[in-house]
Amino acid sequence: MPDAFVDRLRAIQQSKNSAVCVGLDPDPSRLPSPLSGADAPADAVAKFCYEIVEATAEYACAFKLNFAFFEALGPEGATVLEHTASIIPENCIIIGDAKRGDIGNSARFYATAVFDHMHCDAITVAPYMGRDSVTPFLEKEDTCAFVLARTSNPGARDFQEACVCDDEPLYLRTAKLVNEWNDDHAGTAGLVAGATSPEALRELRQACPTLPFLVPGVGSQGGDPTAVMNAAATDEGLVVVNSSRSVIYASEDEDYADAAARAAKSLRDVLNGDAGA
Ligand SMILES: O=c1ccn([C@@H]2O[C@H](COP(=O)(O)O)[C@@H](O)[C@H]2O)c(=O)[nH]1
Repeated sequence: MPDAFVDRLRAIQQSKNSAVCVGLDPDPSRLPSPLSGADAPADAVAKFCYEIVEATAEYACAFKLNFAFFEALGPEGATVLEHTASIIPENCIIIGDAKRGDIGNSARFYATAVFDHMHCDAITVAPYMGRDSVTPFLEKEDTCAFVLARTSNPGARDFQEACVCDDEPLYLRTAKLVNEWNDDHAGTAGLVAGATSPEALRELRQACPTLPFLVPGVGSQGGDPTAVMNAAATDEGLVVVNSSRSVIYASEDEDYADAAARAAKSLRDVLNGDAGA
């Protein structure tokens, strides 16, 4: 029987001493100089992702592939995405940042695509359509659905902070429901909670002590990694802290892979409280 997702994540984090997730958001217009201006952007993106994975895997417990950047490459994008997922080492979790959300019958097919064909260990899911739209992503015990609770972007305030009942914001109501679904599905759910609101992170951790959190929003979006760890990392409650642009575009020049490695290592050290040591 395969290991439960959360057990595998915990073992990887412990063995690598890292909560870092490197976000692969490959934008052809931002590729470093040795790869820019290529006639075949899909090939350049594939090489870029390969070099970044090779250079940073030592410092990361996970990679997050944002599907938008691969889909925008056109028909070759799916091949580049699958190939990139296939070169990620065994001792890293693969998160498909696909933000799926549809009626249950359609969601089943999204789940098959992401878990069985794209070889992801986890996916991001938008919960707006409710329980039946999320359930198909909770059914494999070695995978995880990270459900959007309180996102990192300014627009998070539009709906997620609105009070729905008993003065409770929607993000907290969402998290409590996801906690129940998690209990019904042998622990295959997690939450997306942005680094830009440590207050929300703290509340979410209180409401959901054991759910793993995927935390984007450090680096380019300005969230404070130390505040994230203080608010949400506990012995029981794992956090996976994503940084995309500030790692993968750490240099525009020939040294881009080394620069990415340095950025990932530096984030790992800050998260571990080892910065400057
Ligand atoms: O609340 C959310 C959910 C997802 N994201 C995604 O994470 C990365 C962040 O990129 P940075 O370059 O580190 O800012 C990106 O793929 C977003 O689509 C998020 O930022 N916030």
